[in-house]
Amino acid sequence: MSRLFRIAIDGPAASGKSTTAKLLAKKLGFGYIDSGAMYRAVTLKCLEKGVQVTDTQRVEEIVHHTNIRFPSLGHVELDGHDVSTAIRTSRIVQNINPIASNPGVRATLADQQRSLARAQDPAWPGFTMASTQEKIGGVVMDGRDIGTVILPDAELKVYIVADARVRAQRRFDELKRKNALAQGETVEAIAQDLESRDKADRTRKASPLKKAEDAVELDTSHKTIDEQVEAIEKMVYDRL
Ligand SMILES: Nc1ncnc2c1ncn2[C@@H]1O[C@H](COP(=O)(O)OP(=O)(O)O)[C@@H](O)[C@H]1O
Ligand SMILES: Nc1ccn([C@H]2C[C@H](O)[C@@H](COP(=O)(O)OP(=O)(O)O)O2)c(=O)n1
Repeated sequence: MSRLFRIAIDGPAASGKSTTAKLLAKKLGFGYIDSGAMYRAVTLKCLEKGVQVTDTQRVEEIVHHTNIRFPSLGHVELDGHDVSTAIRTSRIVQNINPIASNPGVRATLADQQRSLARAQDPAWPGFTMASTQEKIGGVVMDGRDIGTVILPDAELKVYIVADARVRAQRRFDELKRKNALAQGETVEAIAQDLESRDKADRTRKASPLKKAEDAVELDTSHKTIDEQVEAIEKMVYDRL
């Protein structure tokens, strides 16, 4: 018999969601769906097409004719092109709020996210429980509204947080490592971006960022990446 186990990971910007989700999916043989990458990809498409991100109707039309895929762990395809690196720049996040607060965009991406979570991809073999020989398959999806709106009946919900300063430094180091820092961009500027984005994400009308009532909170400020992955892995086995 095969059981479906869906893990919803939410939390503020740069708290460690996607790093944790990706490694966890790899360990469990689950699929990984990066919902933030979908909002980033739509933002990239609008910027490339010269469409104002605030032009609600035009953006809604665009999202209807957009194909976003995750061909392999950590890779994102926008209309057949690899945009895994292009969506990670500061220019994208500086323009993303109007896209993320557009209810039409959210409704279309929500449908796509739910159908991705239902897919039975052979690349997601899952694992077999040693004690019962039961086969467990599933997905890890991260974002802002996964536990509250997209998968409200997920088998496990985790809300990841970390100190603001720690998050800003980690994001700065990441952009530097990827050679994606904008000219003169500082840790302070990144801290400001994270703060204003979190505020916008928490206060928007459509699917705001909030901890689901039944989510487990995990603070990664003083944890290593391995520790935070193991902490969630243990929650999965405990639930099973
Ligand atoms: N425990 C940790 N220790 C050090 N760096 C971390 C830790 N967790 C995440 N990071 C790093 O912090 C940055 C932001 O993490 P990320 O997973 O992208 O966050 P989110 O998906 O929540 O925005 C990444 O560069 C990641 O490698
Ligand atoms: N489920 C989601 C995922 C992301 N978003 C929006 C809100 C975020 O500010 C942006 C970018 O999300 P992403 O997780 O890629 O960004 P960070 O890595 O956390 O900085 O997209 C959303 O509104 N809903």
